[in-house]
Amino acid sequence: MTNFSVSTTERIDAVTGGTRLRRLRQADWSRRLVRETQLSTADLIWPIFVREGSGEKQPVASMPGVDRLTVEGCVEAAKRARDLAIPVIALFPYTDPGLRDETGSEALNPDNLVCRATRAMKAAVPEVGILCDVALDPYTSHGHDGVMRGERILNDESVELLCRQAVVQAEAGCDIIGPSDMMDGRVACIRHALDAAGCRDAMIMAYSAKYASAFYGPFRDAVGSGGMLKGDKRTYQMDYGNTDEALREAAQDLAEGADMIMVKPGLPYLDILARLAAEFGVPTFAYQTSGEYSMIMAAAENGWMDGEKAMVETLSAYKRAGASGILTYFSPMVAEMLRG
Ligand SMILES: NCc1[nH]cc(CCC(=O)O)c1CC(=O)O
Ligand SMILES: [Mg+2]
Repeated sequence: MTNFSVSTTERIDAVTGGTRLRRLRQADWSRRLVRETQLSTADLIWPIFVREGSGEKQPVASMPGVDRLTVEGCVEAAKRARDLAIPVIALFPYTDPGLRDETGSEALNPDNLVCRATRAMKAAVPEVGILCDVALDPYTSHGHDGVMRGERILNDESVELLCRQAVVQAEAGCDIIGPSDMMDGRVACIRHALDAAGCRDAMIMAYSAKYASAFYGPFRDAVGSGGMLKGDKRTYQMDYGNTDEALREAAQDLAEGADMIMVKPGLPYLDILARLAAEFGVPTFAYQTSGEYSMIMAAAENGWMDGEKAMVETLSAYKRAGASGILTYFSPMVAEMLRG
């Protein structure tokens, strides 16, 4: 029975105890004052794609606004990162199909595209950190992250190659080694190989919870491995039904010597990110994958969504979930926006 003797205001004051949560939201200044998390330029890692040759822009069709850059273009990007105070660039190669083979041997070439771009960027702009992926997929003719025997991706044989790839990259000047292959035990072996080669300062950001995902589609287009991939990566990347397993993966990587961990993809896996960040309290990163980027860009280009607002909102969501930073193709755009 409704009690008509009590006013609406009295009733609301009775349940809220007089604390009206809207009070703090009434002005921009008060919203800013009580905001719990803050996105900053220091949170950004900017992934770029490098290709052979010179000249013409080479857009990635499935990633509006993203181009494959020449080595010279990478140096320009590094200068832009420095000027915008973006701390790190992550470098991914588009490998000439003629250089791909069964074992991804180009990954071990100290003069491959990634190594040349790393050397050029570090020479011109030493104050910007460089992160290089460790995985064979940009170099294999079958598009897998490791070597194959028949239908199987071999774990230990792949790890031996990944260690050599990591050393080659660190010797070229790469600051952060990012094993993205999901082989078991690779962090321990890579750490050992780096130390043995005298690269004790090279950091490891482990792709710890990396899920077999549809959200890598545009990236595979960008590095040229999409059409080549035989089957899928579900025997090494994680099953998206699992969360406890992500804790086990991260615990192993940390015990093996990872300096930082990562969750990938990002937005559909914020629950994993929040759990890992809370559980381990180590620098924990999220990868806003190519598919997430392209979804926002496609909707924005169609006028279905405000792209800039969606960009900031999603990046802020990562921070709220506990990310120390985010790998995002939006990095230069958001850095420019934050600069005001
Ligand atoms: N192992 C390579 C690698 N490193 C980063 C991505 C995806 C990045 C993105 O989608 O933006 C992938 C693709 C894959 O595992 O197939
Ligand atoms: Mg693992």
